[in-house]
Amino acid sequence: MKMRNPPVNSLSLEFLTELLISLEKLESDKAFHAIILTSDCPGIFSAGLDLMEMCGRDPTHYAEYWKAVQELWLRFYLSHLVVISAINGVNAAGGCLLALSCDYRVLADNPKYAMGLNETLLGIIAPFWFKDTLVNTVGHRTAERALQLGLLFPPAEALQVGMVDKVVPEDQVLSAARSELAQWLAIPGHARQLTKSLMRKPTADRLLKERDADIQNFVRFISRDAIQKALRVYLEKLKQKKT
Ligand SMILES: CC/C=C\C/C=C\C/C=C\CC/C=C/CC(=O)SCCNC(=O)CCNC(=O)[C@H](O)C(C)(C)COP(=O)(O)OP(=O)(O)OC[C@H]1O[C@@H](n2cnc3c(N)ncnc32)[C@H](O)[C@@H]1OP(=O)(O)O
Repeated sequence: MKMRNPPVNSLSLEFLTELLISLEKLESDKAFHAIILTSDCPGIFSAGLDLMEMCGRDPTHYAEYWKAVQELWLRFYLSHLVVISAINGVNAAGGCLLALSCDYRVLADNPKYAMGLNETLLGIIAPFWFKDTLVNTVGHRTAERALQLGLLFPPAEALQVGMVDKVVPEDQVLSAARSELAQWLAIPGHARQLTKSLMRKPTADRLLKERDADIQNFVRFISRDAIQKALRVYLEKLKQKKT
């Protein structure tokens, strides 16, 4: 699955919906057993959630958007397919969440390709299920520091803290993901799937039990004047970077 939403693969409502539909199609076709998730945007895996979906819109839109974000995470996190990410670019916040929801992560060895949950740098907060997904991957202490400081880890550090499983030269990221896949596909499918569910269901259930409350929290939080202002300032900084 090659993500293509130029220029930065931001996860707009439309793009989230496309990803969901693609995932559902693959999951319902018995011929498919695995996905390699990668990017078609040079140097960028994903810039995360689309800030334009969270800025200057109305509460109904925020609620619709957040429901789609939740849905994408739940579907990827619990997918019965083997999902491996071949991370071939910088990978921020919501994009990093997507990679953390995969079964295995290969990152291209380029110092520009940092990844992490950098929400605090924008003046926002990583929701509890983003946090849980990170804790499940790197452990509590590393996650606590990474989340508070909004750290984006370059490849060597991402590997060292366990945010990714392998770092390889850029031109080998897809072939390394394919080689890894062979090991996962050699395991009897039902045993692997049940084990995945055993490991992940408690985390997913936390959100499933509080889905509506989580949407309401998001809408309340994102609608605050101070948060809207912080997002506008951040977007402005991104634009000014060019001049
Ligand atoms: C008490 C609390 C209770 C409850 C709390 C409940 C909920 C919590 C609340 C909120 C949680 C919300 C969670 C959000 C998670 C996210 O994913 S936020 C997004 C974080 N992403 C980033 O910080 C990345 C930002 N982008 C960049 O750093 C760079 O763009 C990047 C390094 C990816 C690429 O750099 P470069 O190649 O130089 O490209 P440009 O920077 O020039 O960008 C090109 C154009 O794209 C626009 N853009 C970039 N990122 C985004 C984005 N995420 N969304 C929308 N648009 C983006 C950028 O502005 C440029 O636009 P232009 O061409 O100037 O029009």
